[in-house]
Amino acid sequence: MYASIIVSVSASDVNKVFEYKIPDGLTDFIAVGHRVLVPFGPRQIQGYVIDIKNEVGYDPSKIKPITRALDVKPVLTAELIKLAKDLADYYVTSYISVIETILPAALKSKSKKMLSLSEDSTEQTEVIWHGMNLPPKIEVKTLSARQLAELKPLIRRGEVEEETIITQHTKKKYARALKPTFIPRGDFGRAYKQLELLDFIEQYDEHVLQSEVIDNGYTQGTINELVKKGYVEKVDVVSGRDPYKSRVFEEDLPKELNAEQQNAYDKISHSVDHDLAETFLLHGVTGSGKTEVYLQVIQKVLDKERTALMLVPEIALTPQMVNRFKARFGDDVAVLHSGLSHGEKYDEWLKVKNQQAGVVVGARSSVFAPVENLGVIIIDEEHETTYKQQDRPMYHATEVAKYRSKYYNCPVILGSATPSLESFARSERGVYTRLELNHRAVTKTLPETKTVDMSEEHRKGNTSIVSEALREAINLRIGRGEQTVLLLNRRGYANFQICQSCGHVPNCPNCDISLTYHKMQHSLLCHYCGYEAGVTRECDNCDSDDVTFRGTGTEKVEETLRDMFNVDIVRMDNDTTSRKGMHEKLLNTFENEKIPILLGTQMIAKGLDYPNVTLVGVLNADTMLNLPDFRANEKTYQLLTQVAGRAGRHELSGEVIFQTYNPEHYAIELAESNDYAAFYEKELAFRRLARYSPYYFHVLFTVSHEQVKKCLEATTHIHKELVDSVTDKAIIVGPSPSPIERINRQYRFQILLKYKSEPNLIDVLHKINEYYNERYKKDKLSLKIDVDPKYIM
Ligand SMILES: Nc1ncnc2c1ncn2[C@@H]1O[C@H](COP(=O)(O)OP(=O)(O)OP(=O)(O)O)[C@@H](O)[C@H]1O
Ligand SMILES: [Zn+2]
Ligand SMILES: [Zn+2]
Repeated sequence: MYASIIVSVSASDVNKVFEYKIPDGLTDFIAVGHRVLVPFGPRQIQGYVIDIKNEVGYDPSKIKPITRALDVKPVLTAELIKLAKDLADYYVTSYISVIETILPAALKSKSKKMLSLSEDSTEQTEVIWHGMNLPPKIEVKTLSARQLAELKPLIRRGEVEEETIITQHTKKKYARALKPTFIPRGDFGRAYKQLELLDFIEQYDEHVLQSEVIDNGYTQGTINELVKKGYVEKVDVVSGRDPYKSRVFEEDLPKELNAEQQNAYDKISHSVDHDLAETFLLHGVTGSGKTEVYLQVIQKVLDKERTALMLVPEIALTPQMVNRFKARFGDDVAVLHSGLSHGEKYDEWLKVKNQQAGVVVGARSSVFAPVENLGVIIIDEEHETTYKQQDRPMYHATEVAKYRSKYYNCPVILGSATPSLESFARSERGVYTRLELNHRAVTKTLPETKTVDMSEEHRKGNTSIVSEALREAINLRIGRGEQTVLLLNRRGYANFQICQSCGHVPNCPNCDISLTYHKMQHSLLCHYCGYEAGVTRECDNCDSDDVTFRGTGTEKVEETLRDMFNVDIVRMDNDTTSRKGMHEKLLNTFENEKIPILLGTQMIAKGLDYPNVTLVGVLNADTMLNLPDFRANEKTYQLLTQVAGRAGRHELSGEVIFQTYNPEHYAIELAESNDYAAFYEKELAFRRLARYSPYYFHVLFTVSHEQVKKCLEATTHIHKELVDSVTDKAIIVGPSPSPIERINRQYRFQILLKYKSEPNLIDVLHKINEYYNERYKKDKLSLKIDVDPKYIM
């Protein structure tokens, strides 16, 4: 018997399937989906069995045998193997890169090369070995060059053995536990505490965690006494790592659905009942109770003994969502959290794989969760760009979800208050079934929204970042004990440093971008590569000492607000939330301590559902408008609508204020009037004119290298390939420098291909990719082929 195997080598020129013989002892054991160790050139590497067959097309004596199996049960199913193949094709990447994206990092191989004395070693060799003070087994990379040179001939003669050991990232986590020995009790004298503790521990047949004993008020000293006397033994037990374990969730019962929710639920139910792979676009205004629909559909799926996959843009940003799922379904929920360690992720993955969880909640990569028997896949906030991976494989979770839904014949639900233009267009054409929730579930009405023209405000003499209207509104909330959410989409203190005499702005030496001033560190930082420079009093360019800071970031606004209102403020941006668990901590503080103001970057715009928030202010609604990307308007509309949606979601009604320098821009005007349909029409007209998605599909090629010359050479070649192979209906834009011309010392050039229908496109893309592998990869030139890109930057 033979196995077809994909080997774990990252270079895509080995994007090939290799054949190995299954050793006789393993023929009943090795199955499709197993990880195995195989000889590959001089090395032993990890591979994945994707097929098993009785014969091979060439001389079987040339085929090497599999060294050993790495799993007891296969880690991949036939479905996931096929999925990996198709995605690798579509997104022009290697099979192995998709397989290793599907599996948790803990299952990826890490190999170590070890040396040891072989059985044939001579006495002389042993003397050399021991003379170097080497242990029986030594890792090659720990040897010095001299040692290695001395050992080389011995390795060649076979006196020293070389062996590759595959180590796994996963380490089982152990916890200290106490185990009763149940030996007859002697006299405890007056050691009542010890007696009491022994009673406590003897309630457990197996063992009890030491942490639990201590939580119950016993001390380490008392424990040690019992151990010394032999009544108790200390043991290490493998602990599950469920990070939500210690938390108590208040049980949440299904709510009675309103008419719109009921209609949506019924339509989706129909698909579930009839095993239809239908894609729904659940377009519901903010606070309309989309989540309640998800929860009840999932309940239905569970009742049919099928499983559910629930994707959210980012778990850390949506602690409330996770809590609602835990509260409704309890232990039946596995949370695949990006903040988990490799080991913790692996535990959750296993829980899903072993079918111990009916509901999987997670971010983008959870779309690959090893669930079987799927009943529904839900993608909340479907318009979010985080669903597209920006590294290879550059897949979009929605595409993967649709693919899996076809395999399992189950519906996909895409939910959003601000659907992506592409999804809405599909619902217009009937490719997706649209379901509308036009009213809020509790308040029924959306918050009252108004726009303040900041140029006007300046003319009136108010140069502060807070307009008169917003200031009054905040004061009103403070007086009433209600809360305000303020969005400023820019972190740091001042935006940049500028010389008032010559206009010089310090740039990052590695990237084509100005440095941002951070007051806490008192330094200038590059947000792209992390470059840090000290702040100088004199201009680098003209030596004038007339340098100042312009623009405002969250750090500075926090200060301004404190001076202005004299209240506590919670600030959330990348700087305050970089430590694990900080998102949730800050949000809890804001909620529980009723802090008057939450100030943050776009991370505060979505998912929050706090009854006491009645005012939302956007300090600068224009930041997204200036992005060098054709989706700038769409992103502006989405961000404003989402953040506005945080106000007045419950009994108290809400108010929203947008501050802008472009009060007449349609993205801002229509966000103000909350008119998605009108925005869609307007934006669609622009896209048609400019020939962008959803009228055209896109492929973006980005080439980067230290030298401009190399970038030009490679993009010119790609351009020629494209011209030769696509139809004349396709449009090729470029080559041109990317909007950010240099990041991290690498120049960047791009070509944008726009097309409607190109039957041979996938072949052309693979051809270009292979040419690059042969010709440019060794030059350290990087080529990214982004199919259906979400950014054109
Ligand atoms: N049928 C219902 N009866 C009573 N309350 C409901 C009902 N449906 C939802 N709610 C409540 O309405 C509030 C808003 O609902 P939810 O958070 O699900 O909205 P959403 O559409 O997901 O919002 P967003 O897109 O803004 O995050 C929640 O507090 C929820 O508990
Ligand atoms: Zn100057
Ligand atoms: Zn930089």
